[in-house]
Amino acid sequence: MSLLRDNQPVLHDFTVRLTEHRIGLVGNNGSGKSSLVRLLNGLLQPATGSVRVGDQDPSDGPESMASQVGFIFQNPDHQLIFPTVQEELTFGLKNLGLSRSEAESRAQACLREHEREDWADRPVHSLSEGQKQLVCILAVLVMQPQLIVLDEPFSALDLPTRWHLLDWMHSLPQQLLMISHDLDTLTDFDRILWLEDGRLRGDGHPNDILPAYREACRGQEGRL
Ligand SMILES: Nc1ncnc2c1ncn2[C@@H]1O[C@H](COP(=O)(O)OP(=O)(O)OP(=O)(O)O)[C@@H](O)[C@H]1O
Repeated sequence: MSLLRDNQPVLHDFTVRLTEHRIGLVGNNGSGKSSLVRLLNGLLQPATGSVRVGDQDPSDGPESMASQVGFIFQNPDHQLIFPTVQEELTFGLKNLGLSRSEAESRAQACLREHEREDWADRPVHSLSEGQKQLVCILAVLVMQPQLIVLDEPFSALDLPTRWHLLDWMHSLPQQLLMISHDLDTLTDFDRILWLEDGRLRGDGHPNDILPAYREACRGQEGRL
């Protein structure tokens, strides 16, 4: 699979099969991490080769992938668009074809399961950054996707919230694919992919890949 953006090569031809439960994605700015994960929900399409999530082709369009892949981004304000928490949680479900009452009862069950039932009618703007990020995560979980993609999700959060969310993410049954520049959050993962200039420079266990990446970064210190 390879990818062009604005006719420029962004991912050079490589093949990966992602089966592990928790996979980390590291690499310098511009190495292609966000582009790679955007292939998974059909927001971008490969120039050559193909992408599959389960047996589904993301190029069928983001709508059909919404129940398969959930995305959580760095800044919750870019993701949260509705006035209340419940509306955030029901939007995707209604797009999947659930009736309003079915969507609301599933959203309320999700809030109850995560001990946040009192949040249903809370205005999203009244929540803290960490609480908003929790809403983003719940809005993804309520869709029950098989894969959750996190693109630098914790960088704005304080350490207790970050650790709490990280513990929680690890307890989820879903497959996780997480981009992070904070290598410490990836040490317990099952596999790390290291992208460099759109190529797969490393792929393996965190004990092997993270020190190698850290070492390579040291060699680049001061170079902009
Ligand atoms: N919207 C876009 N249009 C055209 N090219 C883009 C676009 N977004 C990113 N690129 C290019 O794609 C390449 C990879 O960018 P990408 O955002 O995937 O990197 P990244 O590893 O996620 O970086 P970062 O760590 O800074 O988020 C870069 O050369 C970048 O200039």
